[in-house]
Amino acid sequence: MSLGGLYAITDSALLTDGKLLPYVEAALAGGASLVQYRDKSVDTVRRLEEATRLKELCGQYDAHLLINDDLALASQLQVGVHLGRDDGSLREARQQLGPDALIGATCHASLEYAEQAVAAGASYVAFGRFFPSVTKPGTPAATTGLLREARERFAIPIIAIGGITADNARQLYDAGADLLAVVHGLFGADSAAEVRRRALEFTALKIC
Ligand SMILES: Cc1ncc(COP(=O)(O)OP(=O)(O)O)c(N)n1
Ligand SMILES: Cc1ncsc1CCOP(=O)(O)O
Ligand SMILES: [Mg+2]
Repeated sequence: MSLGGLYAITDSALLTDGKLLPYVEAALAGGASLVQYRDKSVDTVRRLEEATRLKELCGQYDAHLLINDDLALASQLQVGVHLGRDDGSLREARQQLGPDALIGATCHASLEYAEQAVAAGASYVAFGRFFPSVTKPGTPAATTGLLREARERFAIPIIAIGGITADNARQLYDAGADLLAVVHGLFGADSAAEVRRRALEFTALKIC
C-alpha cells in the first residue's frame, strides 16, 4: 500500500462547536490521505457517531480513517487504528483487524521500538515530536537525523509528527518522511476555508 502526503489528526479540544465534520472535509478536499479520529473523551455514543460519519466522509474522498487508541471502536467500524506505546498490543490489533488494516505505531525517537512495531505487524511507524507541540508538549523530541536512519532501515511508510506547519515541513519530507501528521498546524485555523488552504499547502510540498 502506498501512502503519502498529509495525515490529518483531529483533536476534540480544538474541533468544538460543530467544527469536526466541516474541518475534516476541508482537510480531505485539500488532499489529506489519512484521517485519525483522536478524541480522548469517554462518551462512547458520541464517539461511535462521529467516527461513523468520518468513515463515510473519508470514503467519499478515497482516504483512510484510523481511530486513536481504541481498538474496539476500530474493530466495530472496520477501520484502522493508531496505538501509542501504552495503548495495547499491536499484534492483537493485527489479529483482530486482519491483514489489510492500517495499524500505526508511535515510536517517539526510538528505532528499536520501531523495529519491534514492524515485527508486531505495524503498517507504519510514527516518529516525533519534531517541533514544539501545542497539542502534546511533553512528547520526547526526535531529529531529522533519526528520520534519515529510519528511512534506511524501514520499507514501510514513515510518519513525522509534532508541531508541524507548512513552514517547517519541507525538511521532514527531505529527511525521508512519507506522511506528515498534523493537528494544530492544520485544524488550529479559524475557518474551514483556511483548513483547506493549509492542507493544499502541505499537499503541494509533497509533490514538489
Ligand atoms: C500518527 C501519530 N503518531 C503519534 C501519535 C501519538 O500517539 P500516542 O503517543 O499514543 O499519543 P495520543 O495521540 O494517544 O495522545 C498519534 N496519535 N498519531
Ligand atoms: C499526538 C502527538 N504525538 C506526538 S506529538 C503529538 C501532537 C501533534 O499535534 P500538533 O501537530 O498540534 O503538534
Ligand atoms: Mg495513544
